[in-house]
Amino acid sequence: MKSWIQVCFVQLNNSLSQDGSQVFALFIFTALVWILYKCLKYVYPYWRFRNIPGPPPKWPIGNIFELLKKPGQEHRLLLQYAKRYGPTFQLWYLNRRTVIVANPEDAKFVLATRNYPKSPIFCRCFSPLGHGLLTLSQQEHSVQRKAISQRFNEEFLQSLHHHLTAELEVFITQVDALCDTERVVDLDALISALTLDVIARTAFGVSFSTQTSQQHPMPCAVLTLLDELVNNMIFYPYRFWLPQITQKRLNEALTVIHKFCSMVIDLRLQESREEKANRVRDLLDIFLESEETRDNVIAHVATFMLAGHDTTSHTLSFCMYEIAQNRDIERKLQEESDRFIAPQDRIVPFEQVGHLDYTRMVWNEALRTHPAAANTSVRCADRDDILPGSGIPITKGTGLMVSSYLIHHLPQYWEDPDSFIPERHTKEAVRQRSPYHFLPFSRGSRNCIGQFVANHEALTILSSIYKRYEIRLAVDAQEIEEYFRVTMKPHCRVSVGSEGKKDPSLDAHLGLPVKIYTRKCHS
Ligand code: HEM
Repeated sequence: MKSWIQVCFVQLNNSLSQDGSQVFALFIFTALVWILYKCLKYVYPYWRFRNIPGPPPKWPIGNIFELLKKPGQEHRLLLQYAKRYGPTFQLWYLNRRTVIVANPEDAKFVLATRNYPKSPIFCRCFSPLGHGLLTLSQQEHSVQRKAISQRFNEEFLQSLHHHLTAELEVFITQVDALCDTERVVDLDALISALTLDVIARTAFGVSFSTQTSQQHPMPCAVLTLLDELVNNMIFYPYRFWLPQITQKRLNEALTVIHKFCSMVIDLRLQESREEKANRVRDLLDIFLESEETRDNVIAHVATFMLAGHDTTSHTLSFCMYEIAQNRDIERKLQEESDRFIAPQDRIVPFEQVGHLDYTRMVWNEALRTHPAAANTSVRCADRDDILPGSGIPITKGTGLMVSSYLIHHLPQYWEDPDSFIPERHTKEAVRQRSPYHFLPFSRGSRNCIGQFVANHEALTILSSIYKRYEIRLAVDAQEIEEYFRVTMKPHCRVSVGSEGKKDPSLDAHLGLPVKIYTRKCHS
């Protein structure tokens, strides 16, 4: 900067001392043209797309301030916009245009017909995690995805069920001790530990024992990481504006996650031939056989660890939150688990999971009302196009975010969208509606690879829990809000003690405070 000013002064001196003012005027003119060009370039997209529906941007920052006003609640604001401007509309991050897509026809076009690549901004913001399936480029992705998909077969589900049964036994033993004591427990934390242990055992053959070890650092690290990745995304490309403390938090979380993923790999490399012969081939075998670098294997492990536990656990928590407010649904669930779990058993057998029709409807309704990965389908147009449902033009490089939260909550696609009604998902109803009205796992080549795992896990957990327990909220239902940070999680606005009073010693950010009771007519 200093040298630039010096150059200007030298120019000025020279021009004045030689034939003077003409050269100086030319210099000033060039500088002004350059500044004007930069300003026009910045403003042009605003002008070009001024008639496209969306909240009016405030030049030069676009819509950033509105979005930053209530961190974690952006989905609510987007829903208001979708109701006001139509399901597909545009937003501005500085002069970067992003089209929010919630018209099912547009969603199909973006995810499947055109199959647009992942947004490079999304991939770059997630790059601290390394390059796992979630962020790989299209070409690398298809090779990896094919190899991994082969592993998600019947044998994998059986292995999942085996580990799930073992971990659910630990869960039940713990909850039995808390049951009927009037103690407030954070169900979200319990379920989160359960699903983390299940994915670690099924996919990587290690036991984290998160359920039994107090204060396990992994869930906390995951939470911090997701928080900071969102900050990265909002402030991209001006992440350096973020205070040092946020970078520090991100690095600390990454260190914990990398340490655990590294430990998983080391344990596998130390395995004897005999041990290998006695276990089922899992995802880690595939990653290690793919001749990738150690860093890439860590990235794959971390991606599956995150994607495979956080989403499932929070959706399960929301599901139990809804059930706690509706005794009729709870009773129907209990009746179904009685039919498929023998009186002497605690966990639903593998062969019966496919028959849990009502439980599946309840689970699908939880995926509709609280889609955990509602805003992760972020794409980038690789050509100029017109979205067929809304008629909105997009140009090469436009960011596109398909929001399942909006699609699932707009009254034109779902009657009384805010009510929890499992019967929306009868086989007949599913046959009649477009698959693009229900997108919890996204669609197209980058849809959720783990959806069968998530569904099997959720049905087994729900059915086994409602066979045995009744769960009641420890606070008013309105005190639980959806907090959105890459994934959507439940968040309790008040802190509660065991008698439901304010208790400052308890973490104010409890996810889902509940009291658990033994089921009254437990058969
Ligand atoms: C309720 C549970 C789950 C939900 C709602 C969910 C949702 C999603 C969504 C919406 C995507 C697509 C993101 C995009 O379009 O870019 C996705 C991708 C992914 N999910 Fe899930 N997921 C769940 C459970 C799981 C589980 C259990 C696993 C692992 C076992 C998993 C692993 C992944 C992976 C690896 C990807 C990246 C796929 C790719 O790009 O090819 N997810 N998930």
